[in-house]
Order: sequence, then structure tokens, then C-alpha cells
Amino acid sequence: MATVSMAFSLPALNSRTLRRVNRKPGLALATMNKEATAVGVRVTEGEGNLPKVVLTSAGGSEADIYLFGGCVTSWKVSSGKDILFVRPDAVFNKKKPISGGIPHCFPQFGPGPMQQHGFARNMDWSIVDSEIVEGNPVVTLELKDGPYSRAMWDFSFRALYKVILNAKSISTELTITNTDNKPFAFSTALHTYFSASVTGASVKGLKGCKTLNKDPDPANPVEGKEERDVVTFPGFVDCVYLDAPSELHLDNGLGDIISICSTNWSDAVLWNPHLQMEACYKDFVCVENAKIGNVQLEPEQSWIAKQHLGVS
Ligand SMILES: O=P(O)(O)OC[C@H]1O[C@H](O)[C@H](O)[C@@H](O)[C@@H]1O
Repeated sequence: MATVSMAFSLPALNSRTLRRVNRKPGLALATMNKEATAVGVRVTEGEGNLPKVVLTSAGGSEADIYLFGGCVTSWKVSSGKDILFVRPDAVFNKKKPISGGIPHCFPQFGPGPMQQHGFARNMDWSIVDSEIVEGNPVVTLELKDGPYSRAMWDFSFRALYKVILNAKSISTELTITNTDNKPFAFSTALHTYFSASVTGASVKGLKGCKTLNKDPDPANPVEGKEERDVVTFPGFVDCVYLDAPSELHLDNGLGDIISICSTNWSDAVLWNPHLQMEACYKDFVCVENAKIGNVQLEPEQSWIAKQHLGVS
């Protein structure tokens, strides 16, 4: 998918390089020296010439993360199979969020006073740290408020997003800190697109949850309760599950059972657009870790949520 060949090579990022790069956000590519290496964390040119972090684990798995949107777009297990999905209509020109992988919804999930799913998926994140832990690459991205976000949401904040790639899993940790002198509130989600065969895909673990079904009217969700042990995607699906369990299992219909474990992501959302996206709806399902009700943060307070996606 991505173009990785470049006119010049990029170095591996060690913590020192990253700290230096981070002092001049936006100049990351330009400030690098020209050694070629292949360790666990490197920056390269992705689609649309956008900077992309590539994580490679000792176990042979690989993940791509675009700084635009702080979006993990690919998680390939050692066989080379990509567990995540990027829609064929995705654009990599910063005019729209990247439609696929694990986009951030922050500081608003869904429609509301600001643009759908907030601004974090439309902004450039920067790299603040990286390390290799037992052969596994770890990178931490940062997003802070700027004129673009202030125009929609007039608060000072800091978001840190740590991504850890292991042989059979990818984990993320999102920390939102109120760096303002007044309280703020937000909702958020990791809008994860999984590769799937939609007719064979199903999710276990949601039975008994209170639901807010956005079908047929996303603006007026219907309250209900999930009665099924195994939730499938027989048509259009857009449903919020409140107080979802911390472990769900997705059968992607392609031979994989993916465990979706989370801490502090209290809710989950299932989404498949069915015929609204005729070209691709058969090839993915979204199982999103979400925080639907507002999180309130006082100045200097932080909120931390973790997600762990694993294959057996
Ligand atoms: O098209 P997007 O803005 O990326 O949103 C895609 C979808 O995201 C979530 O799953 C919402 O629950 C849906 O209502 C929305 O349609």
C-alpha cells in the first residue's frame, strides 16, 4: 500500500534523536541524518508523502502510524496478514481524516457542536519518544492544542498516545491532560477498522449491555439491551454498547479471533455501513473502544485509557 522507497534514507530514531526532532515539530524528516538502518522504530514517507512511523518487532510483526491524525493504519502479524483495514476511499492529503486503521475521535465522539468525531484525526501529531523493549518497538506521539483546535474547542490540552508492538499484539495507551486553567469535558473513541469478511464476522462479550442503537436515526439513538451471545453484521450496524466488558472477541470471518482488551474505555461501538459504502462494506467491521459519556477533567488532571489487540 504505502510507498516506502525514498530518495534518501532515514535513520532509526533513538530517544536522543527524537527529543531533538521534537523541538522542531514538523521538521522531523528534514532534520534527520542520512544513515540507513532497520531497527524497530523508523520514520518514512507514506501515502501522499505524509510522514509515517513504522514499527517492526523482533517477532516479525509490523505496524504503520501516520503522524497526521496519529492514526495506526496497518498492523501486520508475522504472516504478513493485515488485521486492520483502510477504506479504498481513504485519502492521504490532509484534507480529510484517514478513513481506516485506528483513527482518534477526540474531543467529541460522533456528531455534535464541532466536526464529526472532533479534530484529533485532522491534526499532525509529533513524536516525543521511542524505545525498544525486549525487541518490541514503542513510540509515543503527542498532540497539543493549536489555533485549529482552539477555533473549535478553546482549551489547552496535551494528548499522549503510546503504541507498543509485540509479536502477536498491538497495545495503545492514550493520556489526555488538562493543561488549561479551567475544567473541560470530552468524549473520545478509537474507531478501529478491522479487516473482515462481514458475513462471517461476529463479536462476543456484549450480551447484557445497554445499547444505544443509532439505526435508523443517528441523532436519536434508541435505548435497548443486547440479548445475543454472538453479535453479527447482517446489514447496516451502528450501535453503542454502554459499560462494555473489558474483553471482547472479534471473529473476523477470515480465520482470526482477535481479542480486544481495554482499560478505562468504558464503552464499545459496532459499525458497518452496509450499502452506504457498497465498494468496501464486505471487507471490514469497526469495533471501537469508546468513552461516550463526557470525561470531566480539572486543570492538571489526566485521563488514561488502554487498548490491547491480540491474535492467538
Ligand atoms: O465517516 P466517519 O466520520 O469516519 O464516521 C463513521 C462512523 O463512526 C462511528 O462508528 C459512528 O457511530 C457512525 O455513526 C459513523 O458513521
